[in-house]
Amino acid sequence: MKITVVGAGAVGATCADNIARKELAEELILLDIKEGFAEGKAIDMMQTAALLGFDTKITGVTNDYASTAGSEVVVITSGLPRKPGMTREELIGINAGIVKGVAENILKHSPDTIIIVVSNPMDTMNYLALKTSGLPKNRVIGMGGALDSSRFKYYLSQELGCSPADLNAMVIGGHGDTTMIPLINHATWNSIPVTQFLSKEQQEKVVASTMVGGATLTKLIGTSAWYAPGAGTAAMVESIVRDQKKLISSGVFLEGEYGQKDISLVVPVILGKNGAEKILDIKLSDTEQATFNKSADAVRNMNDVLYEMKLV
Ligand SMILES: NC(=O)C1=CN([C@@H]2O[C@H](COP(=O)(O)OP(=O)(O)OC[C@H]3O[C@@H](n4cnc5c(N)ncnc54)[C@H](O)[C@@H]3O)[C@@H](O)[C@H]2O)C=CC1
Ligand SMILES: O=C([O-])CC(=O)C(=O)O
Repeated sequence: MKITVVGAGAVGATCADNIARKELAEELILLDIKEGFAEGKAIDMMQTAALLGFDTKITGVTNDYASTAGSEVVVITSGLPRKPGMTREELIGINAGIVKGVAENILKHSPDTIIIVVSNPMDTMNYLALKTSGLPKNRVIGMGGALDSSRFKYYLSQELGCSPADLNAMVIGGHGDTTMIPLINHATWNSIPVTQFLSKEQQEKVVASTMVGGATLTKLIGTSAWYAPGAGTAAMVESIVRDQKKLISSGVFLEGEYGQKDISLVVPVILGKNGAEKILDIKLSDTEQATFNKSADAVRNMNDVLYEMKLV
């Protein structure tokens, strides 16, 4: 198994670190545009191999796409992160050109790969990668739901005083401060609805905290988060390369599911060796569906910018 991570920054390096520790690949290429940066990070990680006991061989390269040839999975994290006070959407001007160029280069050397898009604004960047690559829709998947659902479980666990591992909870919609939809009415604590334990006020607090989870960390750290994003991406990679068939909310191209077409949004997806193998079109309440439609409108407005920029 060969995996490439593009972007050796905070998220890319953390993702690579998780992939190596879990030994999800024999060969892992870390690629960055900054001279020597990926090489340095790769050597630093390889110098943990003796301590951590993994056999994954990590190689860092500067913009050398030939060395990514034959990658079965490629994670795209290249692009600017936001600063405090910014939205993810404000990154489109710079990141769209980066993601398009990276997707084109990757495809030249790994024409049958599975791409996981992390760069923001993720829903629109995933749409762009799909349109640019021409890969079938099961092979271009956005990372957002894995992270947002884990954050949702964190905030629920804080309110319930329980282990996050005992919770089942999912976020769908867009990966934006106002577009994500934590499905509080579907969340359970060891199969018991969490709504039985939390007041309306507590539920609203958890949902609101989850939605601005990324912005909260950006304000605290000065740039956006990387531990949970890196772990969320690696969890998706693991389900694919080990064919685990895990149900992970992920960004996928919709063709009628949830009443939406020609758009990438986060919905429950089974991830296995063929990538996004099945979209679960679960029944939403009228309110949830209306919120989903509003998120779709907002993401579609961002996708229109790609057309204005003549990138699709
Ligand atoms: N979808 C999600 O849930 C999340 C998305 N993100 C997004 O991921 C992206 C990366 O975030 P960080 O790692 O924190 O940023 P970072 O600045 O630490 O790393 C980005 C890296 O991309 C590299 N890069 C830029 N242009 C490139 C190109 N053309 N080819 C190869 N490498 C290139 C830079 O040199 C840099 O090392 C941002 O857009 C951020 O908003 C971050 C966290 C979660
Ligand atoms: O907040 C950001 O800009 C980065 C991100 O997508 C997240 O951590 O959810």
